[in-house]
Amino acid sequence: MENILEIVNLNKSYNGIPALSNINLSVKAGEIHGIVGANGSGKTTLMNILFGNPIIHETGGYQGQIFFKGNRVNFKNCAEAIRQGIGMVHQEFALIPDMTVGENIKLGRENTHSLTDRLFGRKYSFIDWKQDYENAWQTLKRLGISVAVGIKIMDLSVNIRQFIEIAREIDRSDLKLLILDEPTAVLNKNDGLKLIEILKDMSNSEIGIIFISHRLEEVQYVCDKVSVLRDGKLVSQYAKGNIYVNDLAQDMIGHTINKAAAEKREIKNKPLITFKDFSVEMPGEEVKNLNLSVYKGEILGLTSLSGHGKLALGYGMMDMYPVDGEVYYENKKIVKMNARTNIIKGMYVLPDDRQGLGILADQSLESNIVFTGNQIKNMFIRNSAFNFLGFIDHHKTNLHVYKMMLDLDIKCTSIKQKVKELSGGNQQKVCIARALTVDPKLLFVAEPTRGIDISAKEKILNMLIEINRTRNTTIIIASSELDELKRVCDRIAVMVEGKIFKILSPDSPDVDFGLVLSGEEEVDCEKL
Ligand SMILES: Nc1ncnc2c1ncn2[C@@H]1O[C@H](COP(=O)(O)OP(=O)(O)OP(=O)(O)O)[C@@H](O)[C@H]1O
Repeated sequence: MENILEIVNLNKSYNGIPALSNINLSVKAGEIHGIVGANGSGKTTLMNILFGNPIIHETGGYQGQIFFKGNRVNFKNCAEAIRQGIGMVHQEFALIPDMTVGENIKLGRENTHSLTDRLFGRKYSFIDWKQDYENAWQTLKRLGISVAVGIKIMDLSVNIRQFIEIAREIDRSDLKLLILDEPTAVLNKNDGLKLIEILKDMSNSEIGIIFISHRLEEVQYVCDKVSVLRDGKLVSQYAKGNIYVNDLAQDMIGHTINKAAAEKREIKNKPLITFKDFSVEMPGEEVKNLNLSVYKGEILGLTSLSGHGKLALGYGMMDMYPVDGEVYYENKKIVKMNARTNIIKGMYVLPDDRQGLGILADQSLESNIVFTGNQIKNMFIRNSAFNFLGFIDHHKTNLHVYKMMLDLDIKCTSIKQKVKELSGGNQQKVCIARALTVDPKLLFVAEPTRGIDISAKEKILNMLIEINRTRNTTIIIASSELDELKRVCDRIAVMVEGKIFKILSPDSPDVDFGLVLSGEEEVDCEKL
């Protein structure tokens, strides 16, 4: 097989700080090439260069050579890269929320009516929506996804949106190189496996695939070759048969990792929050008549297959979608869900869509971390006779932000750096730091380790255990990462079709979780 892509001596810096140093690698047609590295190691920068993302040229371009299909290229924008046959599925969604599934999949490649083609030319012709929707439906069928092509993207959950993004790229007939930046991060294990099988099928054709993932087991399973980046340098490469998770982890981080685990304990059945017949109308992820008590001081895991409601509970608590039913918090009924008043009462929800809901991209890391603490609790306002003027206590702010930076291993040039300049994983950590800053009584955190490298993952899990043990913070972790939930939770509630189906002990065998997740009744689980 010939090289479809060749990268020679590639260097890129932002404001004089190297993000990539002397990278040499190639991808063959039909190959799945994994790229792994810790948060901030340069993976997205490399992909942005290959895909002609304008941010690269706006920040001074790059040095080195890139050959695509044998020709030297230097894409100045994504349209050039797309025209040459490169497709990209981003870490952040690049779908248009207000457009339908079918419109998004066919965007820029619409079918047109032959009659109006002849009359007005293709450019001014009428779009053949029926054909577009039929094509889109066929592509989704190839992915094994059943979603109506006429539904708007904004009404879909993030995991389904991920498949739509992939469908949009797969729908192209001219695709030669497909770049996937953490395509499985928003998917649960089953959906992740489904996607990986699709990738395997695709790589049997003439398409080269670059696969970026923090899930090293997937990389080991699916990749023909893996390149490991550390601090912008290519530190090792492995070929199929010699790809092992431990080697990858060691090369990425430079040291071994201790897995977080909480000791098991008895929790008193004193509810902090109780949901009674609670429903959240979030399309594709509905909660329906859920009954659940979360006990004071516990860490409760909430898991389900995608689309069964685990993520929607948090959105309901934030009043992002219509809710119904009753909620009691500290023995008082909550008359109306409202994000601000809930924070004042001590509840904090960190949703899974952190890019969309959590980040103030143009603000500094410092402002982001203390934002909610200041807005709601005046936490970093100088304590003086003039505190109504809202003067920031910079000393207190700095101490806190530096502590968060160290605790969560946030990679940045300074606490004044704009959050949009941080890598995706480091942006996630900033959102987590903001939630921890508020010091809530009840923390609902959805997918806390999504998009985060293996070393930082353990730090975040350890931190959740620590705040639970030292501050008695009650925590609900909604996650598809069963292994992590089993390590840190006191109980794990499994949702099926929007309801709590069973609550299992974290020590229950995986096979029991498998049965319960798929809605099987036979498990002899503990009634906790
Ligand atoms: N627009 C930008 N301006 C300044 N620095 C940037 C910019 N984009 C990225 N960087 C820096 O370049 C380095 C590499 O970032 P990059 O996003 O490529 O990492 P990554 O490996 O994709 O991380 P992650 O796993 O978190 O997505 C980081 O230190 C980041 O802060």
